[in-house]
Amino acid sequence: MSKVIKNGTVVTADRTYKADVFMKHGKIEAIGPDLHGDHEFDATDCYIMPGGIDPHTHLEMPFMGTYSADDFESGTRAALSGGTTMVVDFCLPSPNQSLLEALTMWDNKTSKAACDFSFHMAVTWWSEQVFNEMKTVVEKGITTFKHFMAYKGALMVNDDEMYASFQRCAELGALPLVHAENGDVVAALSQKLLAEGNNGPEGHAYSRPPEVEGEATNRAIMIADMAGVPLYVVHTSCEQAHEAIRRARQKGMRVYGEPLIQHLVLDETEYFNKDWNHSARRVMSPPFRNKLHQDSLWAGLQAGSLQVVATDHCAFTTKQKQFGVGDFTKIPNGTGGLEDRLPVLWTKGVSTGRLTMNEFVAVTSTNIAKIMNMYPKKGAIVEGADADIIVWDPKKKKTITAKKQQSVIDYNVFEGVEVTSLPRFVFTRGELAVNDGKVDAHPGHGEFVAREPNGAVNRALSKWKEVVAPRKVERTGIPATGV
Ligand SMILES: NC(=O)NCCC(=O)O
Ligand SMILES: [Zn+2]
Ligand SMILES: [Zn+2]
Repeated sequence: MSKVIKNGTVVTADRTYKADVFMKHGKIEAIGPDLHGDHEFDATDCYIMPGGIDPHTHLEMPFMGTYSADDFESGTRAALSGGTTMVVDFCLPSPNQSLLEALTMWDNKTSKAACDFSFHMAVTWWSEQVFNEMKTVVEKGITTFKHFMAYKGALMVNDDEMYASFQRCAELGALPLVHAENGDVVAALSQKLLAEGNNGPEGHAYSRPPEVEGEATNRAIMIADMAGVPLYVVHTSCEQAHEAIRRARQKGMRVYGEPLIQHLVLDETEYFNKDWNHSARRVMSPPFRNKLHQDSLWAGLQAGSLQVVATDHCAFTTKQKQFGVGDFTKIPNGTGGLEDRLPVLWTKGVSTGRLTMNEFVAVTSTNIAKIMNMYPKKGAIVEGADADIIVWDPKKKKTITAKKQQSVIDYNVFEGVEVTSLPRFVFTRGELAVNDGKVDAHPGHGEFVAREPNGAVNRALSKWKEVVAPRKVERTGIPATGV
C-alpha cells in the first residue's frame, strides 16, 4: 500500500519548497507535484519534515540503584507522539562486564520499540578484553562509544583509560562521546556540602558548577586531539563547555556539542523551589543553569558551534526521586523530555526567531544523522530515505501536562508550558503512528539501525593527523655515541 502526503511544504535542513511526498515499502519513493497513492494525507498549512532523531536517551536504564521508568515501549511511544522517529540509547556495561554480554542484555529490552533505534556503547572500564570487543561492537553497527568523566566509583573512567579508548576509536573509525564533568571534584564538593548540612536537591546543583563541566570538556578535547579522533560532547549545558568547543572548532578540531532542550528552556531557580519533590524531579547532570548560559547555548545553535538538540531522556518517578530525601547524592539523576523536545524547541526557538525552520530540522534530525553516520537513510526527505516523516502543524496548540503524556512518570518538567506547533501526522518507516494528533504507536515496529564506521570526518581527520605526524629528522654527520 502506498501513501502520499499532499498539499504541504517540505522543510529540510537546506531547502523549503512545495511538494507532495510518496512513500511505499517504508521508503520515500518520489517527491514532486500532483502525486497520488492508495492513502492520501492532507498537509495543508503544514510542514513536511524529517522525523526527529533523539541521539541521547536512557530507556529502562539501571542507574543509582533503580531503573529509569520509561522502557522501549513507553519511551518510543512518547517519542513518536512528539514527532521523534528514532532514538539512540546507551548500552552500559557494568565495570568488568563484557561489552558483548551487555549488548545482549540491551537487545533484549527492545522488542516493543515502536520506532527505530540504535545504540551507543559505554566504555565504563578498560582492559584488553574491552579493547578487543570494541571491534566486534563496531562490526555490529555500533560506532559511537560513550565515556563518563563523572559518577565516580560507578561509571567514571580516568584520563589514561579515556586516552586508550579514544585511540582505539580512532583505529576503528568510531566516534567517542563524553559526559564532561570533573567527577573527582564533584564527589569532593558533594561530601563537603553534605557535611555542612546542605542535603537538599539544590546541593546537587551547587556540587556541579559550570567550571567542572568546562574543565572536563577542555580535557576531553585535548585527549581526543592527542588520539586523533573527533569528539562529541553530550549535554553541553554552560558557556564554559561551549567556549571550549567553540575554541576547538575555530582551531580546526572536529568537536560537536549537544545542548538539551531542558538546559535551553529551564533554569537553576527550579532547584530553589520550596517543594522538595519539585526540585528533586529536576535533578540531572549537569544541572540547569542560569539565563546567561541559556543564551550561550542558543547562540551556539545559531552560530553552528553547537550542532544538536537532544533530551537525555532518563525519567524517574517521584517515588524513585525520593530515594534521595536527606542526601541529594542519592536522588536518581535524570529528567524526561522525549515527547516535548520538538514542540518546545519550535515554540521557544522558531516561533521567537531564534532559529529558522531549516536550522530546526538540522539540529533535531539532519545534523544528528550526519554526525552518527546514518545520513541520508535517516534525517532526510529524499528519494530512497526511510519514510520517517512528520507533518508539522505550526498552529496546533497544547499546554504540556503530565496528565496527558505518554511517558509513564507522574510529572513533567515542562508542566504548564504552552506549545504552538505539534505533529498532525507522524510516519515511522512509512507506518502511521500519529493520526490527526492521536497516537497509535505499534510496539515491535522499531528496528535496530546499524551504522558504518569511518565516516567522512573520521577519514579526513585521520588523513590530516597522518600528514602532520611527528617525523624523524634524517641527519648526516651525527657524532659517534659515547665519544
Ligand atoms: N543526565 C542525567 O542526569 N542522567 C542520565 C545519565 C547521564 O547522561 O549522565
Ligand atoms: Zn551524562
Ligand atoms: Zn545521558
